[in-house]
Amino acid sequence: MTIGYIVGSATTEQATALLEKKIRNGYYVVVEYDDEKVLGLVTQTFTGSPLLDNNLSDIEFIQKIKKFNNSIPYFIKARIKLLCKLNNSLSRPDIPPVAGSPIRLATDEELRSVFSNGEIKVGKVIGTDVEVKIRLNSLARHLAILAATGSGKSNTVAVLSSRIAENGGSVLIFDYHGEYFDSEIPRLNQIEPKINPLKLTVGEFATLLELRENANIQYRILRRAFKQFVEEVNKGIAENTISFVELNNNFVQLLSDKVEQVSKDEKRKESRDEVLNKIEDFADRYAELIDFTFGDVIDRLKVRSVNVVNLSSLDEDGIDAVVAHYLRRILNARKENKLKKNGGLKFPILSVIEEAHVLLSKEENTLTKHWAGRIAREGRKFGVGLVIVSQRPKGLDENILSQMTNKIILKMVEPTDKKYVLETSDNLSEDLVDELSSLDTGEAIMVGNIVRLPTLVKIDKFEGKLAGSDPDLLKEWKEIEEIENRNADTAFWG
Ligand SMILES: Nc1ncnc2c1ncn2[C@@H]1O[C@H](COP(=O)(O)OP(=O)(O)OP(=O)(O)O)[C@@H](O)[C@H]1O
Repeated sequence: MTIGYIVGSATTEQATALLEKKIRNGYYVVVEYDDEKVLGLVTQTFTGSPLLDNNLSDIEFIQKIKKFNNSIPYFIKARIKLLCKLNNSLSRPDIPPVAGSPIRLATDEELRSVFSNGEIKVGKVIGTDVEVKIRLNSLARHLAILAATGSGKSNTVAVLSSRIAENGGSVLIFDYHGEYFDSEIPRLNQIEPKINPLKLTVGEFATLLELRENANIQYRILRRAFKQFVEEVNKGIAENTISFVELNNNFVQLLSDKVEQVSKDEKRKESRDEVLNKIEDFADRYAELIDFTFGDVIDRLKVRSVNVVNLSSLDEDGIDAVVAHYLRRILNARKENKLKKNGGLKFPILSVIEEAHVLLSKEENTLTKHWAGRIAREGRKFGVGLVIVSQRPKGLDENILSQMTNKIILKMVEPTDKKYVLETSDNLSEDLVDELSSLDTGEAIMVGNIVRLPTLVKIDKFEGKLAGSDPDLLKEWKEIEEIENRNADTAFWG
Protein backbone atom coordinates (compact mmCIF):
# COMPACT_ATOMS: atom_id res chain seq x y z
CA MET A 1 0.00 0.00 0.00
CA THR A 2 1.54 3.31 -1.11
CA ILE A 3 2.42 5.57 1.82
CA GLY A 4 3.93 8.43 -0.16
CA TYR A 5 5.90 9.58 -3.20
CA ILE A 6 9.44 10.68 -3.97
CA VAL A 7 9.72 14.47 -4.27
CA GLY A 8 12.49 16.84 -5.26
CA SER A 9 15.92 15.76 -6.45
CA ALA A 10 17.34 12.32 -5.66
CA THR A 11 20.61 10.44 -6.14
CA THR A 12 21.32 6.70 -6.24
CA GLU A 13 22.15 7.01 -2.49
CA GLN A 14 19.51 9.35 -1.10
CA ALA A 15 15.96 10.48 -1.85
CA THR A 16 13.22 12.46 -0.11
CA ALA A 17 9.62 11.28 0.14
CA LEU A 18 6.42 13.14 0.90
CA LEU A 19 4.37 10.82 3.12
CA GLU A 20 0.69 10.43 3.88
CA LYS A 21 1.44 9.53 7.51
CA LYS A 22 4.28 9.47 9.98
CA ILE A 23 6.61 6.49 10.11
CA ARG A 24 9.53 5.88 12.47
CA ASN A 25 13.18 6.37 11.69
CA GLY A 26 14.72 3.00 11.03
CA TYR A 27 11.82 1.54 9.04
CA TYR A 28 12.55 -0.17 5.71
CA VAL A 29 10.57 0.97 2.66
CA VAL A 30 10.44 0.05 -1.05
CA VAL A 31 10.59 2.62 -3.85
CA GLU A 32 9.27 1.31 -7.17
CA TYR A 33 10.63 2.85 -10.34
CA ASP A 34 11.89 1.72 -13.78
CA ASP A 35 10.49 -1.76 -13.18
CA GLU A 36 12.74 -2.10 -10.15
CA LYS A 37 11.95 -2.44 -6.45
CA VAL A 38 14.59 -0.61 -4.45
CA LEU A 39 14.89 -1.19 -0.69
CA GLY A 40 15.41 1.97 1.31
CA LEU A 41 15.88 2.88 4.96
CA VAL A 42 14.13 5.83 6.62
CA THR A 43 17.02 7.72 8.20
CA GLN A 44 15.15 10.90 9.13
CA THR A 45 11.54 12.07 9.17
CA PHE A 46 10.51 15.67 9.47
CA THR A 47 7.33 17.75 9.25
CA GLY A 48 6.57 21.27 8.11
CA SER A 49 3.67 23.57 7.12
CA PRO A 50 3.32 25.68 3.94
CA LEU A 51 1.21 28.08 5.97
CA LEU A 52 3.32 28.27 9.11
CA ASP A 53 6.85 28.21 7.78
CA ASN A 54 10.04 29.13 9.67
CA ASN A 55 9.84 32.79 8.64
CA LEU A 56 6.58 33.35 10.52
CA SER A 57 7.05 35.71 13.48
CA ASP A 58 3.48 36.83 14.30
CA ILE A 59 1.90 34.55 16.94
CA GLU A 60 -1.47 36.31 16.51
CA PHE A 61 -1.59 35.06 12.93
CA ILE A 62 -1.63 31.48 14.25
CA GLN A 63 -4.13 32.30 16.99
CA LYS A 64 -6.55 33.80 14.42
CA ILE A 65 -6.21 30.81 12.09
CA LYS A 66 -6.77 28.37 14.95
CA LYS A 67 -9.94 30.27 15.85
CA PHE A 68 -11.38 29.57 12.40
CA ASN A 69 -9.92 26.25 11.65
CA ASN A 70 -8.11 24.00 14.11
CA SER A 71 -6.52 21.76 11.49
CA ILE A 72 -3.51 23.66 10.17
CA PRO A 73 -2.15 22.06 6.97
CA TYR A 74 1.22 20.36 7.42
CA PHE A 75 3.40 17.87 5.51
CA ILE A 76 5.48 14.86 6.54
CA LYS A 77 8.70 14.08 4.72
CA ALA A 78 11.33 11.40 5.11
CA ARG A 79 14.98 11.09 4.11
CA ILE A 80 15.45 7.70 2.49
CA LYS A 81 18.83 5.96 2.24
CA LEU A 82 18.62 3.82 -0.93
CA LEU A 83 20.21 0.44 -0.15
CA CYS A 84 19.74 -2.11 -2.92
CA LYS A 85 17.56 -3.53 -5.63
CA LEU A 86 15.41 -6.36 -4.32
CA ASN A 87 17.03 -8.90 -6.64
CA ASN A 88 19.18 -11.94 -5.83
CA SER A 89 22.42 -10.02 -5.76
CA LEU A 90 20.97 -7.06 -3.86
CA SER A 91 22.83 -4.86 -6.34
CA ARG A 92 23.17 -1.15 -5.76
CA PRO A 93 20.63 1.06 -7.54
CA ASP A 94 22.33 2.48 -10.65
CA ILE A 95 19.80 5.20 -11.39
CA PRO A 96 17.98 7.51 -8.95
CA PRO A 97 14.19 7.47 -8.53
CA VAL A 98 12.29 10.26 -10.25
CA ALA A 99 9.87 12.50 -8.38
CA GLY A 100 6.44 10.88 -8.14
CA SER A 101 7.80 7.35 -7.72
CA PRO A 102 5.55 5.57 -5.18
CA ILE A 103 6.95 4.41 -1.83
CA ARG A 104 5.57 1.74 0.52
CA LEU A 105 6.65 -0.19 3.60
CA ALA A 106 8.74 -3.25 2.77
CA THR A 107 6.80 -6.49 3.21
CA ASP A 108 7.94 -9.10 5.72
CA GLU A 109 8.74 -11.45 2.85
CA GLU A 110 10.98 -8.86 1.20
CA LEU A 111 12.73 -8.20 4.52
CA ARG A 112 13.16 -11.93 5.19
CA SER A 113 14.87 -12.34 1.80
CA VAL A 114 17.46 -9.78 2.90
CA PHE A 115 17.87 -10.20 6.66
CA SER A 116 16.90 -13.77 7.57
CA ASN A 117 19.45 -15.87 5.71
CA GLY A 118 22.25 -16.30 8.28
CA GLU A 119 22.69 -19.10 10.86
CA ILE A 120 22.42 -17.24 14.19
CA LYS A 121 19.22 -15.39 15.11
CA VAL A 122 20.02 -12.23 17.04
CA GLY A 123 16.67 -10.42 17.00
CA LYS A 124 14.07 -8.85 14.72
CA VAL A 125 14.07 -6.05 12.18
CA ILE A 126 12.93 -2.97 14.14
CA GLY A 127 9.15 -2.53 13.93
CA THR A 128 8.52 -5.98 12.42
CA ASP A 129 8.44 -9.69 13.28
CA VAL A 130 11.11 -10.47 10.68
CA GLU A 131 13.99 -12.45 12.18
CA VAL A 132 17.50 -11.09 11.75
CA LYS A 133 20.06 -13.89 11.39
CA ILE A 134 23.79 -13.21 11.10
CA ARG A 135 26.37 -15.23 9.16
CA LEU A 136 28.45 -17.16 11.67
CA ASN A 137 31.56 -17.55 9.51
CA SER A 138 31.81 -13.79 9.08
CA LEU A 139 32.59 -13.44 12.79
CA ALA A 140 36.11 -14.60 11.89
CA ARG A 141 36.58 -11.02 10.73
CA HIS A 142 35.99 -9.82 14.26
CA LEU A 143 33.19 -7.80 15.83
CA ALA A 144 32.89 -4.61 17.90
CA ILE A 145 29.86 -4.17 20.19
CA LEU A 146 29.71 -0.49 21.03
CA ALA A 147 27.14 1.50 23.00
CA ALA A 148 26.57 3.96 25.78
CA THR A 149 26.23 2.52 29.29
CA GLY A 150 22.97 0.71 29.87
CA SER A 151 22.08 0.32 26.16
CA GLY A 152 22.32 -3.48 26.00
CA LYS A 153 25.93 -4.55 25.32
CA SER A 154 25.98 -7.35 27.93
CA ASN A 155 22.57 -8.59 26.80
CA THR A 156 23.90 -8.70 23.23
CA VAL A 157 27.01 -10.63 24.33
CA ALA A 158 24.84 -13.13 26.24
CA VAL A 159 22.41 -13.66 23.33
CA LEU A 160 25.20 -13.99 20.75
CA SER A 161 27.46 -16.24 22.87
CA SER A 162 24.71 -18.66 23.89
CA ARG A 163 23.44 -19.02 20.32
CA ILE A 164 26.94 -19.48 18.87
CA ALA A 165 27.52 -22.25 21.44
CA GLU A 166 24.12 -23.79 20.56
CA ASN A 167 25.34 -23.88 16.94
CA GLY A 168 28.43 -25.86 17.98
CA GLY A 169 30.76 -22.88 18.29
CA SER A 170 33.11 -21.88 21.10
CA VAL A 171 33.24 -18.51 22.82
CA LEU A 172 35.59 -17.27 25.55
CA ILE A 173 34.34 -14.28 27.55
CA PHE A 174 36.87 -12.35 29.64
CA ASP A 175 34.36 -11.40 32.32
CA TYR A 176 35.65 -8.09 33.63
CA HIS A 177 32.81 -7.49 36.11
CA GLY A 178 31.82 -11.08 36.85
CA GLU A 179 28.38 -10.64 35.20
CA TYR A 180 28.51 -13.80 33.03
CA PHE A 181 30.37 -16.17 35.36
CA ASP A 182 27.30 -16.80 37.56
CA SER A 183 24.74 -16.16 34.84
CA GLU A 184 22.18 -18.57 33.41
CA ILE A 185 23.87 -18.69 30.01
CA PRO A 186 23.37 -22.21 28.61
CA ARG A 187 26.51 -24.36 28.02
CA LEU A 188 28.43 -22.20 30.49
CA ASN A 189 31.99 -23.36 31.28
CA GLN A 190 33.22 -21.44 34.33
CA ILE A 191 36.99 -20.92 34.48
CA GLU A 192 38.67 -19.53 37.59
CA PRO A 193 41.38 -16.91 36.76
CA LYS A 194 44.27 -19.16 37.63
CA ILE A 195 47.70 -18.91 36.05
CA ASN A 196 50.53 -21.42 36.04
CA PRO A 197 53.76 -19.30 36.18
CA LEU A 198 55.59 -21.99 34.23
CA LYS A 199 53.36 -21.11 31.25
CA LEU A 200 53.97 -17.35 31.51
CA THR A 201 56.36 -15.30 29.40
CA VAL A 202 58.68 -12.94 31.26
CA GLY A 203 56.59 -10.04 29.88
CA GLU A 204 53.36 -11.43 31.32
CA PHE A 205 55.02 -12.05 34.67
CA ALA A 206 56.59 -8.56 34.66
CA THR A 207 53.11 -7.10 34.04
CA LEU A 208 51.74 -9.00 37.02
CA LEU A 209 54.60 -7.50 39.06
CA GLU A 210 53.68 -4.05 37.66
CA LEU A 211 57.25 -3.79 36.45
CA ARG A 212 57.24 -1.00 33.88
CA GLU A 213 58.72 -1.33 30.39
CA ASN A 214 61.37 1.36 31.07
CA ALA A 215 62.69 -0.29 34.28
CA ASN A 216 65.46 -1.91 32.23
CA ILE A 217 67.81 -3.05 35.04
CA GLN A 218 64.92 -4.46 37.09
CA TYR A 219 63.51 -6.15 34.00
CA ARG A 220 66.93 -7.69 33.20
CA ILE A 221 67.27 -9.04 36.75
CA LEU A 222 63.75 -10.46 36.65
CA ARG A 223 64.25 -12.00 33.21
CA ARG A 224 67.43 -13.87 34.26
CA ALA A 225 65.91 -15.01 37.58
CA PHE A 226 62.54 -16.05 36.10
CA LYS A 227 64.09 -17.98 33.19
CA GLN A 228 66.47 -19.88 35.48
CA PHE A 229 63.64 -20.52 37.97
CA VAL A 230 61.38 -21.98 35.25
CA GLU A 231 64.19 -24.13 33.81
CA GLU A 232 65.09 -25.54 37.24
CA VAL A 233 61.46 -26.19 38.21
CA ASN A 234 60.68 -27.93 34.91
CA LYS A 235 63.79 -30.07 35.45
CA GLY A 236 62.71 -30.84 39.03
CA ILE A 237 59.22 -31.82 37.83
CA ALA A 238 60.68 -34.06 35.12
CA GLU A 239 62.92 -35.76 37.73
CA ASN A 240 60.04 -35.86 40.22
CA THR A 241 62.17 -34.06 42.80
CA ILE A 242 59.72 -31.20 43.29
CA SER A 243 55.99 -31.19 44.18
CA PHE A 244 53.39 -28.78 42.92
CA VAL A 245 52.11 -28.20 46.47
CA GLU A 246 55.64 -27.30 47.61
CA LEU A 247 55.88 -24.97 44.60
CA ASN A 248 52.56 -23.28 45.36
CA ASN A 249 53.70 -22.68 48.95
CA ASN A 250 57.33 -21.63 48.35
CA PHE A 251 57.13 -19.99 44.92
CA VAL A 252 57.85 -16.47 46.18
CA GLN A 253 60.79 -17.55 48.37
CA LEU A 254 62.30 -19.75 45.63
CA LEU A 255 62.05 -16.93 43.09
CA SER A 256 63.42 -14.31 45.52
CA ASP A 257 66.43 -16.54 46.20
CA LYS A 258 66.97 -16.76 42.46
CA VAL A 259 66.82 -12.95 42.15
CA GLU A 260 69.47 -12.61 44.91
CA GLN A 261 71.60 -15.20 43.11
CA VAL A 262 71.55 -13.63 39.64
CA SER A 263 72.03 -10.08 40.96
CA LYS A 264 74.83 -10.65 43.46
CA ASP A 265 77.27 -8.77 41.19
CA GLU A 266 74.68 -6.08 40.37
CA LYS A 267 76.14 -2.70 41.37
CA ARG A 268 72.78 -1.06 41.78
CA LYS A 269 71.41 -2.97 44.77
CA GLU A 270 68.29 -0.76 44.78
CA SER A 271 67.21 -2.31 41.48
CA ARG A 272 67.50 -5.78 42.95
CA ASP A 273 65.64 -4.66 46.11
CA GLU A 274 62.88 -3.13 43.95
CA VAL A 275 62.41 -6.46 42.14
CA LEU A 276 62.26 -8.30 45.50
CA ASN A 277 59.66 -5.81 46.79
CA LYS A 278 57.55 -6.26 43.66
CA ILE A 279 57.65 -10.04 44.06
CA GLU A 280 56.43 -9.73 47.65
CA ASP A 281 53.70 -7.23 46.67
CA PHE A 282 52.68 -9.63 43.92
CA ALA A 283 52.38 -12.47 46.45
CA ASP A 284 50.13 -10.30 48.63
CA ARG A 285 47.88 -9.29 45.70
CA TYR A 286 47.75 -12.40 43.57
CA ALA A 287 48.47 -15.41 45.81
CA GLU A 288 45.09 -16.92 44.77
CA LEU A 289 45.88 -16.39 41.05
CA ILE A 290 49.02 -18.56 40.98
CA ASP A 291 48.51 -22.32 40.72
CA PHE A 292 51.25 -24.63 39.43
CA THR A 293 48.70 -27.43 39.09
CA PHE A 294 46.55 -25.40 36.69
CA GLY A 295 48.23 -26.68 33.56
CA ASP A 296 47.80 -24.93 30.23
CA VAL A 297 44.84 -22.49 30.02
CA ILE A 298 44.07 -23.94 26.59
CA ASP A 299 43.11 -27.24 28.21
CA ARG A 300 40.28 -25.46 30.09
CA LEU A 301 38.49 -24.32 26.93
CA LYS A 302 35.55 -26.34 25.63
CA VAL A 303 33.83 -26.42 22.25
CA ARG A 304 30.03 -26.00 22.05
CA SER A 305 30.40 -23.86 25.18
CA VAL A 306 30.46 -20.32 26.51
CA ASN A 307 33.76 -20.33 28.40
CA VAL A 308 33.86 -17.55 31.00
CA VAL A 309 37.00 -16.46 32.90
CA ASN A 310 35.92 -14.50 35.96
CA LEU A 311 38.30 -11.54 36.27
CA SER A 312 36.27 -9.51 38.77
CA SER A 313 38.65 -10.25 41.67
CA LEU A 314 41.69 -8.85 39.86
CA ASP A 315 42.87 -5.29 39.35
CA GLU A 316 43.62 -3.86 35.91
CA ASP A 317 47.21 -5.15 35.75
CA GLY A 318 46.15 -8.63 36.79
CA ILE A 319 43.35 -8.60 34.21
CA ASP A 320 45.78 -7.40 31.54
CA ALA A 321 48.23 -10.20 32.32
CA VAL A 322 45.56 -12.93 32.40
CA VAL A 323 43.81 -11.80 29.20
CA ALA A 324 47.11 -11.37 27.34
CA HIS A 325 48.21 -14.80 28.49
CA TYR A 326 45.02 -16.41 27.19
CA LEU A 327 45.13 -14.54 23.86
CA ARG A 328 48.78 -15.47 23.30
CA ARG A 329 48.18 -19.13 24.10
CA ILE A 330 45.01 -19.26 21.96
CA LEU A 331 46.72 -17.75 18.90
CA ASN A 332 49.80 -19.96 19.24
CA ALA A 333 47.75 -23.09 19.93
CA ARG A 334 45.51 -22.47 16.88
CA LYS A 335 48.59 -21.93 14.72
CA GLU A 336 50.04 -25.17 16.07
CA ASN A 337 46.83 -27.03 15.23
CA LYS A 338 46.54 -25.50 11.75
CA LEU A 339 50.19 -25.92 10.78
CA LYS A 340 50.76 -29.35 12.33
CA LYS A 341 47.24 -30.57 11.53
CA ASN A 342 47.02 -31.74 15.14
CA GLY A 343 47.70 -30.72 18.74
CA GLY A 344 47.20 -27.20 20.06
CA LEU A 345 43.65 -25.90 20.21
CA LYS A 346 41.50 -28.12 18.02
CA PHE A 347 38.58 -25.72 17.41
CA PRO A 348 38.09 -22.11 16.31
CA ILE A 349 37.15 -19.72 19.11
CA LEU A 350 35.79 -16.19 19.56
CA SER A 351 37.34 -14.19 22.41
CA VAL A 352 35.14 -11.49 23.96
CA ILE A 353 37.03 -8.60 25.57
CA GLU A 354 34.78 -6.45 27.78
CA GLU A 355 35.80 -2.90 28.84
CA ALA A 356 37.94 -2.92 25.70
CA HIS A 357 38.68 0.81 26.06
CA VAL A 358 40.71 -0.14 29.19
CA LEU A 359 42.48 -3.25 27.90
CA LEU A 360 42.87 -1.95 24.31
CA SER A 361 43.34 1.68 25.21
CA LYS A 362 44.82 3.99 22.59
CA GLU A 363 46.86 5.66 25.33
CA GLU A 364 48.35 2.62 27.09
CA ASN A 365 50.61 -0.11 25.67
CA THR A 366 49.00 -3.00 27.53
CA LEU A 367 50.05 -6.60 26.91
CA THR A 368 46.45 -7.37 25.91
CA LYS A 369 46.62 -4.70 23.21
CA HIS A 370 49.71 -6.34 21.74
CA TRP A 371 48.09 -9.78 21.49
CA ALA A 372 44.65 -8.50 20.50
CA GLY A 373 46.38 -6.55 17.72
CA ARG A 374 48.10 -9.74 16.57
CA ILE A 375 44.78 -11.60 16.54
CA ALA A 376 43.03 -8.70 14.76
CA ARG A 377 45.65 -8.91 12.01
CA GLU A 378 46.34 -12.63 11.71
CA GLY A 379 43.71 -14.50 13.75
CA ARG A 380 41.18 -14.91 10.92
CA LYS A 381 43.11 -17.59 9.02
CA PHE A 382 43.60 -19.59 12.21
CA GLY A 383 39.96 -19.36 13.33
CA VAL A 384 40.59 -16.94 16.17
CA GLY A 385 38.02 -14.13 16.25
CA LEU A 386 37.86 -11.09 18.50
CA VAL A 387 34.75 -9.48 19.92
CA ILE A 388 35.55 -6.17 21.60
CA VAL A 389 32.91 -4.54 23.82
CA SER A 390 33.08 -0.90 24.88
CA GLN A 391 31.00 2.02 26.07
CA ARG A 392 33.83 4.48 25.31
CA PRO A 393 34.79 3.80 21.65
CA LYS A 394 36.89 6.96 21.46
CA GLY A 395 39.24 5.41 24.04
CA LEU A 396 39.87 2.37 21.84
CA ASP A 397 43.07 1.80 19.88
CA GLU A 398 42.14 2.88 16.35
CA ASN A 399 44.22 0.21 14.61
CA ILE A 400 42.32 -2.52 16.41
CA LEU A 401 38.89 -0.84 16.05
CA SER A 402 39.42 -0.35 12.32
CA GLN A 403 40.12 -4.09 11.96
CA MET A 404 36.70 -4.93 13.44
CA THR A 405 34.95 -5.51 10.10
CA ASN A 406 31.63 -6.18 11.84
CA LYS A 407 29.95 -3.79 14.22
CA ILE A 408 26.86 -3.97 16.39
CA ILE A 409 26.28 -0.42 17.59
CA LEU A 410 23.54 0.19 20.12
CA LYS A 411 22.36 3.56 21.41
CA MET A 412 25.22 6.05 21.34
CA VAL A 413 24.76 9.74 22.10
CA GLU A 414 28.23 11.13 22.78
CA PRO A 415 29.22 13.09 19.62
CA THR A 416 32.97 12.37 19.85
CA ASP A 417 32.25 8.65 20.28
CA LYS A 418 30.02 8.69 17.19
CA LYS A 419 32.58 10.66 15.19
CA TYR A 420 35.38 8.25 16.17
CA VAL A 421 33.31 5.19 15.22
CA LEU A 422 32.47 6.79 11.86
CA GLU A 423 36.14 7.63 11.16
CA THR A 424 37.33 4.10 11.99
CA SER A 425 34.66 2.28 9.95
CA ASP A 426 34.60 2.05 6.17
CA ASN A 427 31.13 0.44 6.12
CA LEU A 428 29.25 2.99 8.21
CA SER A 429 27.74 6.13 6.72
CA GLU A 430 27.05 9.43 8.49
CA ASP A 431 23.28 9.11 8.16
CA LEU A 432 23.38 5.74 9.96
CA VAL A 433 25.56 7.16 12.74
CA ASP A 434 23.07 10.00 13.16
CA GLU A 435 20.45 7.31 13.83
CA LEU A 436 22.30 6.06 16.91
CA SER A 437 20.99 8.71 19.30
CA SER A 438 17.37 7.75 18.64
CA LEU A 439 17.76 4.01 19.29
CA ASP A 440 15.99 2.49 22.28
CA THR A 441 17.56 0.00 24.69
CA GLY A 442 18.39 -3.22 22.84
CA GLU A 443 18.06 -1.61 19.41
CA ALA A 444 21.17 -1.62 17.24
CA ILE A 445 22.62 -0.92 13.82
CA MET A 446 24.58 -3.90 12.45
CA VAL A 447 27.09 -3.48 9.65
CA GLY A 448 29.78 -5.71 8.12
CA ASN A 449 29.94 -9.18 6.58
CA ILE A 450 27.67 -10.67 9.26
CA VAL A 451 24.74 -9.03 7.44
CA ARG A 452 24.01 -8.41 3.75
CA LEU A 453 23.04 -4.78 4.36
CA PRO A 454 23.11 -2.23 7.20
CA THR A 455 20.50 -3.71 9.53
CA LEU A 456 18.38 -2.03 12.17
CA VAL A 457 17.62 -4.75 14.67
CA LYS A 458 15.91 -5.12 18.04
CA ILE A 459 18.22 -7.61 19.77
CA ASP A 460 16.33 -10.42 21.55
CA LYS A 461 16.21 -10.12 25.32
CA PHE A 462 18.45 -12.72 26.96
CA GLU A 463 16.08 -15.10 28.73
CA GLY A 464 17.95 -15.74 31.97
CA LYS A 465 19.82 -13.95 34.74
CA LEU A 466 22.87 -11.85 34.07
CA ALA A 467 24.70 -10.70 37.15
CA GLY A 468 25.36 -7.30 35.66
CA SER A 469 21.71 -6.36 35.08
CA ASP A 470 20.63 -3.15 36.76
CA PRO A 471 19.89 -3.90 40.47
CA ASP A 472 16.31 -3.61 41.68
CA LEU A 473 17.15 -1.10 44.43
CA LEU A 474 13.57 -0.68 45.68
CA LYS A 475 13.12 -4.46 45.99
CA GLU A 476 16.39 -4.83 47.93
CA TRP A 477 15.56 -1.93 50.29
CA LYS A 478 12.05 -3.38 50.85
CA GLU A 479 13.56 -6.78 51.72
CA ILE A 480 15.90 -5.17 54.28
CA GLU A 481 12.94 -3.31 55.85
CA GLU A 482 10.91 -6.55 56.08
CA ILE A 483 13.84 -8.39 57.73
CA GLU A 484 14.27 -5.54 60.26
CA ASN A 485 10.53 -5.54 61.02
CA ARG A 486 10.57 -9.31 61.52
CA ASN A 487 13.58 -9.04 63.84
CA ALA A 488 11.86 -6.22 65.79
CA ASP A 489 8.69 -8.36 66.20
CA THR A 490 10.75 -11.35 67.35
CA ALA A 491 12.56 -9.19 69.89
CA PHE A 492 9.26 -7.74 71.22
CA TRP A 493 7.39 -11.03 71.44
CA GLY A 494 10.48 -13.00 72.49
N1 LIG B 1 17.45 -6.41 23.79
C1 LIG B 1 16.94 -6.02 24.97
N2 LIG B 1 15.61 -6.11 25.17
C2 LIG B 1 15.09 -5.74 26.36
N3 LIG B 1 15.81 -5.26 27.41
C3 LIG B 1 17.14 -5.16 27.25
C4 LIG B 1 17.78 -5.53 26.03
N4 LIG B 1 19.11 -5.32 26.17
C5 LIG B 1 19.29 -4.86 27.42
N5 LIG B 1 18.12 -4.75 28.07
C6 LIG B 1 17.94 -4.30 29.46
O1 LIG B 1 18.61 -3.04 29.64
C7 LIG B 1 19.38 -3.03 30.87
C8 LIG B 1 20.86 -2.81 30.53
O2 LIG B 1 21.28 -3.90 29.71
P1 LIG B 1 22.82 -4.32 29.68
O3 LIG B 1 23.33 -4.56 31.06
O4 LIG B 1 22.96 -5.38 28.66
O5 LIG B 1 23.44 -2.96 29.14
P2 LIG B 1 24.99 -2.60 29.07
O6 LIG B 1 25.17 -1.70 27.91
O7 LIG B 1 25.81 -3.83 29.12
O8 LIG B 1 25.16 -1.80 30.41
P3 LIG B 1 26.55 -1.54 31.16
O9 LIG B 1 27.35 -0.65 30.26
O10 LIG B 1 26.12 -0.92 32.44
O11 LIG B 1 27.17 -2.90 31.34
C9 LIG B 1 19.16 -4.39 31.53
O12 LIG B 1 18.18 -4.25 32.55
C10 LIG B 1 18.64 -5.27 30.41
O13 LIG B 1 17.71 -6.23 30.90
